Amino acid sequence: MTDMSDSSSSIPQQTPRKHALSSKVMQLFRSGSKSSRQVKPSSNTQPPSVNTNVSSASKSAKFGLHTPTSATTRVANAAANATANAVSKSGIYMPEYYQSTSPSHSSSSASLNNQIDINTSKSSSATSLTSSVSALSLSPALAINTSSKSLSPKFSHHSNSNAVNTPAPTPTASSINSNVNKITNTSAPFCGRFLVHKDGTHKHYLKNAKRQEKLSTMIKNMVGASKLRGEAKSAVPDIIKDPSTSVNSTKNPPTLFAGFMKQVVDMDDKYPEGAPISGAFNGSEKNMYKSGLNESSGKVAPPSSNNAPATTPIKKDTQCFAEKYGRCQEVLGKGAFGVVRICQKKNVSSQDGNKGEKLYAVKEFKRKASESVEKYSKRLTSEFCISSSLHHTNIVTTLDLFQDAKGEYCEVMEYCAGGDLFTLVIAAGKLEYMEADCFFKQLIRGVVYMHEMGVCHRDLKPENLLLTHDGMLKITDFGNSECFKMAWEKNIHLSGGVCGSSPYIAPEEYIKAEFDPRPVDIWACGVIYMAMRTGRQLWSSAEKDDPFYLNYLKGRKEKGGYEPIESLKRARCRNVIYSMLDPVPYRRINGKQILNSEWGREIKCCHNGHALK
Ligand SMILES: Nc1ncnc2c1ncn2[C@@H]1O[C@H](COP(=O)(O)OP(=O)(O)OP(=O)(O)O)[C@@H](O)[C@H]1O
Repeated sequence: MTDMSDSSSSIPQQTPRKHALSSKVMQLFRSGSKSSRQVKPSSNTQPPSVNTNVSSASKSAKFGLHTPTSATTRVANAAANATANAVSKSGIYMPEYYQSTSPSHSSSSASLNNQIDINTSKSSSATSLTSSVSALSLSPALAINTSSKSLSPKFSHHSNSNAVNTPAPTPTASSINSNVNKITNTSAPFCGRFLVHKDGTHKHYLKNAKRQEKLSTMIKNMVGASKLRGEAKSAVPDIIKDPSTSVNSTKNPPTLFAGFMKQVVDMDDKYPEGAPISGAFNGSEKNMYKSGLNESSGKVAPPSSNNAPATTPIKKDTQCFAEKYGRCQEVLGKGAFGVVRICQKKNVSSQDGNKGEKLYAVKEFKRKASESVEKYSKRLTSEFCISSSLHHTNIVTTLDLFQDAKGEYCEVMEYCAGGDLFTLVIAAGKLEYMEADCFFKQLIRGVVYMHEMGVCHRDLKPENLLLTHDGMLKITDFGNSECFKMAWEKNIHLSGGVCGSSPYIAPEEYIKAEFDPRPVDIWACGVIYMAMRTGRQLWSSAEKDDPFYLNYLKGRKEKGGYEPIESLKRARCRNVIYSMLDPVPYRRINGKQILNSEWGREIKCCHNGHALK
């Protein structure tokens, strides 16, 4: 467990960020190999007795999950019989986690923002890296400025006007600190991006949609610096190979950060100029369906999916694009198939009659040299046709499809100023439960809507979850999505083939020729929740040759459970997670059951998710 007093004292000042970062990074590399060798693997510290706050009924419910038939039913029943016992007399919800004042709780709470659990040690390299990455998050001083910036008219139009937000007083420095201190039970203010009010409601203050760019640039600079220095080239691999972070480690599954770092390093070697980056560990490969699979399963493709992309009404006129969406500017992030840029349109009339700027995100769809026209067409169709037909507050709004001057297809989307969840988790180390729960509930609402519309995503991962500055989560990247049921159909069409990013792929994809795609999305959501809470992947892939997955299967049948999931302190939450990660797909809990579960119902979510049309 990282000593949080170290982390807190190492929170860097925001300016001048570049120099602060480079010096930290250089510091890291000066001590790189040496300190990484000194690092002790993290002791598998168990959280404070998880059962101390759990009633015997909850305990038995937990262990009941390991029996084959009871998991989903039990959670569903629990949902139906849910009582209001989580609400105190005063009407303020007080989850058991916050009621505890054990020292371990506070130290884990103290990791709210500024820790990155790369080595789980106090080594200087770990601390330096922590500081470097924390610089991408929010220092308390910056957070206060950010709060006011986030609320400025410049960004206000990004909030969804249909969303019902909990009214919150304008935060001040002292209110932020005191509220954060209330949560973290520590004298050091850590978190400016998540504020809990006395009535139990909360508000997010996110910024920095370019976090992905900054993180990858930081890592590239580290690698570049090491190459220049000619001595530290091995330092990054050493960090990655560190016993506590390595994919080969039997102690802990890989961190999200280690996976991201490996991707950046690999990609930077392969494509020195502007490599496409996907943050998923082992997940850069997107396995598209073989065309035969869909035909053989009799799957009904979404309307126009057989048409070449060129049949979609495309505006080729770049001036028309600029008139509509403004000029394309900086790169927001990179995906496997191209970059995403921000576009700024000036003089847009807002609802209050004032004129301001409007920002859009424009995503390139490059066709890979190895990609057939058919595959490209399928990807483009899925991404544009499916996403533009979904209208929900928790799904990114797709506005348009254009061809740029080079003939490349580009999708115009709403801009999400909070960046993606993946880089938020990396920058934060891990998320505390209130923040993670809020994102989780929004994710499930988006998934429930999607499934009701007959669409499954099939590539859910933190990289594909975007955030607005006020913490609204939006599912994006429908390149692998499928329409499993048309409105007029009674039965669903099964899916086939393995696709997505390996840590999030459900086990049935590897072993079954055909499967219901909905439980596949639910599985991914379970892994995403664990990634948010622990900053780690649960396993590299849910296959029997993965030691972590094997441990999980074993843990499910045993009293002790699986350690990362057991580290969640609330039995209600653990039960749902075990039910989402049921290896048997038909037993897996569904999205509605999650929302109706005791845990799902008690999650305080700051946005009311709903369909938009
Ligand atoms: N609408 C948006 N608003 C703000 N940032 C965005 C938006 N869309 C994408 N981004 C940024 O660009 C990055 C790349 O997005 P993209 O969807 O292309 O790739 P990905 O999902 O990370 O990877 P892949 O396509 O390989 O799965 C995201 O991680 C995010 O940081």
